[in-house]
Amino acid sequence: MEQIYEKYPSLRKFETDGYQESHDGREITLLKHIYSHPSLPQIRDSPSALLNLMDEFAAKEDFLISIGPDKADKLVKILADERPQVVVELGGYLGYSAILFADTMRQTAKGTSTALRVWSLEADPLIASIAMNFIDLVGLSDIIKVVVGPAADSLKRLSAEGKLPKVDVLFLDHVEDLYVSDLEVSDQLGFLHSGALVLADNVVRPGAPAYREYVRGSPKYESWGLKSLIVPGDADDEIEVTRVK
Ligand SMILES: C[S@@+](CC[C@H](N)C(=O)[O-])C[C@H]1O[C@@H](n2cnc3c(N)ncnc32)[C@H](O)[C@@H]1O
Repeated sequence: MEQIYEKYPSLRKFETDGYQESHDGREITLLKHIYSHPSLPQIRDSPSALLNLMDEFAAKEDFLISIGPDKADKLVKILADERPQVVVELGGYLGYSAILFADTMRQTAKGTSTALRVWSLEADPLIASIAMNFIDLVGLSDIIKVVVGPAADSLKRLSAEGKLPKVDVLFLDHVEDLYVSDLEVSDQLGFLHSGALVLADNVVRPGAPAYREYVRGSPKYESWGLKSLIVPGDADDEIEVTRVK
């Protein structure tokens, strides 16, 4: 454990009584940290510089529930292969994954006239506001739209407004117990076409056994696990990768 603490000093705080992993004010601390950082001029319009700084904050200052660098590398590879035009994520938090997705989509679509969109659905309005700030800072507001509210409600509203005709990648990263019901909502709204990909984080840790059983048991999907690490901490986890047949 001491080795892990040396690599990730922030994890020592987990030993504090009543320690919370998020939504306790650290997000505002991070916002101030970024805006007072000497490398702020280099962060402007640089998604990777901001994500690196968030990784550093999570390792040294306070754990962040963002996907982190190991999962980021794996998801970049998937997105670079898939070349999605429209991504929807349930659980946006501070915009880390949305920024990663939009940056990858923009780089892989270079030279084409494709309209790219990342819908980042986040329940907490304060957290969503910080995400909007970061997204603007790195110059991705034209691609990423943050939508505030419970994901199921937002999906229904966006769909009724005609904004979700077709979704290429759906990323589930909000509440494991809602993965099945929110995938069902997505299925009923009809925006997941044949060939679309559904990616679900944290299916091993903290775990989403009912979701795995659901997607692996349904004739509508083909589904498998992708090994990945929770960073900071390097704990084993998996992302469930599910192809809509
Ligand atoms: C693990 S974090 C998402 C991390 C983010 N995908 C990233 O990697 O940068 C989960 C987020 O889901 C949000 N959340 C919880 N319930 C939700 C719901 N029903 N709809 C939308 N967001 C929700 C939480 O407020 C939290 O910010």
